[in-house]
Amino acid sequence: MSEPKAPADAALSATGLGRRFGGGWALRDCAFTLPRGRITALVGPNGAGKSTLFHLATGLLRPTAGELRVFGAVPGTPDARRRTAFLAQDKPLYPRFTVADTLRFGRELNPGHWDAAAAERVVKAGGLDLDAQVGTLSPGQCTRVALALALGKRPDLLLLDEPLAALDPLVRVEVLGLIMAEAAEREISVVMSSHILTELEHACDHVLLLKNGGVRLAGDAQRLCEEHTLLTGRADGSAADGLPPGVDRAAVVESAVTGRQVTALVRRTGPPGEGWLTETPRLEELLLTYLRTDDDTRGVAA
Ligand SMILES: Nc1ncnc2c1ncn2[C@@H]1O[C@H](COP(=O)(O)OP(=O)(O)OP(=O)(O)O)[C@@H](O)[C@H]1O
Repeated sequence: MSEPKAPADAALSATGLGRRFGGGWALRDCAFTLPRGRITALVGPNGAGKSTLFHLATGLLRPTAGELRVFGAVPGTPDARRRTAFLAQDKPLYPRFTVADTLRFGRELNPGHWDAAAAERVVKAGGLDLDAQVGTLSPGQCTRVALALALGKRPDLLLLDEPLAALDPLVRVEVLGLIMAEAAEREISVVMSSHILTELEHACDHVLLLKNGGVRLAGDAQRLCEEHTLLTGRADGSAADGLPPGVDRAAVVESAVTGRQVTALVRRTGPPGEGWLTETPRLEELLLTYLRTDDDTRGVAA
């Protein structure tokens, strides 16, 4: 086994990471570093490779190429497993167990590092009866039990694959608040996938956006926003994309013409020149634009 080369402050890091299924690559040539103690939004369209990345990070799958490290350790090794908790989309629980049985099971699986108080706090906050059978719970209540198991494990890295999907709007806000509070209090590094960008915008301070199995955007959320500008100005009728000649096309992520006005999201390379209204994009706008566009093509709507 090769020596870990992960940066010392990384919760999760990848170099040249690839995973192939049959004839196709779910992930290919991915490189990123997710810092410790941060809440990372894992974003991407359906089939982008998000669940595959979670399964690689827990050791349920092995890379076909490159490497992934959890706090410098190979996923699936005892050290990495002890430090990682995973809330999968399908939330496997025993339907015949009661909630209390499930928490006892969590304690037995994690001898010496089970936080019974944290686990009970999560189920009690949802008003769950400890004697209720898991098979009788709603999907949202099952999410809560699965989250209790994950947090009770006292993880250093919490991987959440669409954790809020089954929850009603009020419970979504409450569970998200709970995840953020636990993460902050116990300095847990969190990676959370979701298609609801507004929720991620409020909860996350780091971003990993996957598209077509590759990393499309990665970094500190605020810095990424500040590295981009939304330009609005008068369209140049002589240019196919409506942008005046002074605009560096290589820096344009996406542009659109509406009537006589052109708007563009550009990577900040210097002052934009005269005649532009400029704005720093919100994280949700930035993510949507990068989800819509590819590296080598710019979406230009007329
Ligand atoms: N076990 C598997 N066998 C074959 N192909 C798979 C397997 N798991 C994933 N894939 C393929 O890998 C690609 C990435 O899938 P993955 O589930 O990681 O995407 P995702 O980003 O989590 O999608 P979603 O947002 O829909 O949950 C898809 O093309 C999928 O069909």
